[in-house]
Amino acid sequence: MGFTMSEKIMAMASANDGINVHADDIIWVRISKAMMDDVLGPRLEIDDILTDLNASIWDKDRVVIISDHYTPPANVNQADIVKFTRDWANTHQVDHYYEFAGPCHQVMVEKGHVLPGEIIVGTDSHTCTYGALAALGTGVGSTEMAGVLATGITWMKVPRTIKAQWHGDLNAMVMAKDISLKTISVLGHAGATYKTIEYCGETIDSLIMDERLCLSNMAVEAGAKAGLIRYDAITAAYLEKFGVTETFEHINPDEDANYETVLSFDAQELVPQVACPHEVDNVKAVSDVSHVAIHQAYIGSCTGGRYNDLLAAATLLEGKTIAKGIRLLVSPASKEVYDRCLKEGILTILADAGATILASSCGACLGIHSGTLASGEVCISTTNRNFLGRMGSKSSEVYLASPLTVAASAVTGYITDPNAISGGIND
Ligand SMILES: CC(C)[C@H](C(=O)O)[C@@H](O)C(=O)O
Ligand code: SF4
Repeated sequence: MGFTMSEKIMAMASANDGINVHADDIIWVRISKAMMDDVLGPRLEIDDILTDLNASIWDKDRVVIISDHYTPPANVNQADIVKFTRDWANTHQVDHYYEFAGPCHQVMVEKGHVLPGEIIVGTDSHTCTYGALAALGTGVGSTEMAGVLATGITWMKVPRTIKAQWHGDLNAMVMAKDISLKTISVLGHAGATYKTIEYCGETIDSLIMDERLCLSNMAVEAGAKAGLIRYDAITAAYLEKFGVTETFEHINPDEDANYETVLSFDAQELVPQVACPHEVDNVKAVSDVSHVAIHQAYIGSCTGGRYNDLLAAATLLEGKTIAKGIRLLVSPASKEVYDRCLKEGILTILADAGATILASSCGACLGIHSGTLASGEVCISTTNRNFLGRMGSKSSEVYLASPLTVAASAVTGYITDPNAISGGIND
């Protein structure tokens, strides 16, 4: 019997130095990188625990701290948290500190902090994003993080794996977000709890890295520990800019690996999807909810604010104007994405269509600043969560969709299938 990606990666990182490990084994693993954000990072128990233990950071070069949720701060409390985080990084000589760089997961990948085969823990549930680069990223709580900071190791149960294979070419106006929502609708929001989802098949093989990152990012919305995509030429090309020449085929799954479940999807049957309030697995075809009027459309976050997302939206919106009374907010997923889109005129196209361009931040995604929803308002968003009150008032509603669907909806003021908008990217 062969091995899944999780089994291979965890065997390499295991304290027993590469002996075989199997799903359900509980093992000690060496951590390659530890990422902390400003919400659950140093400001919580971490500082106290390290002080109590009289411990210092096991390897400062492997620690990355990113202030992203509370930047730019909306009030004194948020400003104080960012200040604490910045000062802590300084005092503990953590050089990999970022602020105003964008949501942590995009920053991690685009600054070269993620390599295939690594085990990366982060104080944020969407740390599973790194699975797009064939790294086993997973979220941990602050107490667990304190242990990792002190020792560089942690214990984990080796996850069982669900293989989600997608075959065939995607239809026009269908994106990775639609693949993700469809898969989660089948699994259910807890269907992959403590499991790995391995996305594979020729549909996934042909996705560019921005799209793969969206897919892995959302794995935790089915409860998954990790959302892995095999290492291939697209991964290698992405890593080239960081000077990575090593190859990582050895962490790809064996043909005869032991999967708990195998799901098979036909990409040709996939139409634009939307997750309706208030669960990510409450998924319908966009055309089934086209009567729903919106107040706000949001393109941003570590899920749907990457270069390709803004490009897709701009291509659809070029020469068009958003509906009267609708707010279209765009927060590029990082400063790097912002700068590239600025340079290439993508932000101008979006702004000309009526979009307001915001700083690269988590703000609106979790309703803490820069786009918070009022009572009774409806938002369609490229983000990853539509829980009750997620983006603001408890009486607001969030629909999750691809950037193309969000852009199309901004044009009409109703949830709209991008295929219904002329001048779309495949015209
Ligand atoms: C606030 C933070 C800890 C949280 C997470 O863990 O994911 C946030 O980023 C989110 O998306 O809900
Ligand atoms: S952008 Fe949204 S999902 Fe991503 S880390 Fe920030 S709050 Fe969480």
